[in-house]
Amino acid sequence: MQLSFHKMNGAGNDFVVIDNRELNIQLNKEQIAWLCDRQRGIGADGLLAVEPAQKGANYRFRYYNADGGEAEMCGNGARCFGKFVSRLSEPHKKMVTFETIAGTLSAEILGDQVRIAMSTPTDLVLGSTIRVAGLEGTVHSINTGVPHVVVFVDDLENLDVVKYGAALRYHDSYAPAGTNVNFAKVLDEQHIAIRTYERGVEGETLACGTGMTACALIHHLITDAPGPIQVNVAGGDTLEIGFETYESDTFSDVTLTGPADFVYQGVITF
Ligand SMILES: N[C@H](CCC[C@H](N)C(=O)O)C(=O)O
Repeated sequence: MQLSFHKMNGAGNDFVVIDNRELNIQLNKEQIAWLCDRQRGIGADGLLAVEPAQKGANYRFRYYNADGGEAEMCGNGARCFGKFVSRLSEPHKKMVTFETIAGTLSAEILGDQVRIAMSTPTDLVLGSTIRVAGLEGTVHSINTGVPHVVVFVDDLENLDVVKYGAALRYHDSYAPAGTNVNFAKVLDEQHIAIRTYERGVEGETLACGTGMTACALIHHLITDAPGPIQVNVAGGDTLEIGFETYESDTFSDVTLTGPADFVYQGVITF
């Protein structure tokens, strides 16, 4: 098979992008995992596939983690997907819509930044006590398109994200689907820093869009900080989470704004 692809980067979360609008590309889990393998393949945190829409949006966005498994959505991937498909038409679209397992989303192209209108968060649980890897602590969880656990810590820089992230990711409380795990530090009222252990990558990534969204929304619920919230991610970028709230813990108009960059285009034969 000869496969044309683009490599894109969303704040350090990197992706292989394939245009499968003709539905002529059939990849199995092992092949996707190989394409994402950083030693043996192209190397990426995940693979984005453009497919024809089924429910009236412009496109369908299918997301696969580095282990080859399909996930409901990817926030950084959605920004890259939006920028990629905006260029499939002339003139380039400024706004595109795409269907995901987590719902139909829209991407607004703002120069080198892209703003995603995220799905409405669900499954919020604040303030659970959990014991992992010999430690007991308070965790929060929410689904921002995919499941996330959020733990607020003081020493983010020296934290063993893989040890504690994997322990929570595989904890019985989140079985069988598992969860992504985010460690967040409050910098000031509208500014946090996070590090993320990602399900399906099974390691720390340089950024996680749905994860930073989860951390920002839970930060608001705990501190009543107004939006937008600025989020520093491990890769060095700062992204913005916007939202409206009404009643106690109900959100609307959740947005994720940040960079989405083309890195290179290639052809791989296998
Ligand atoms: N690893 C996640 C999907 C990708 C999320 C992340 N890359 C993002 O930017 O939202 C999961 O299996 O739920």
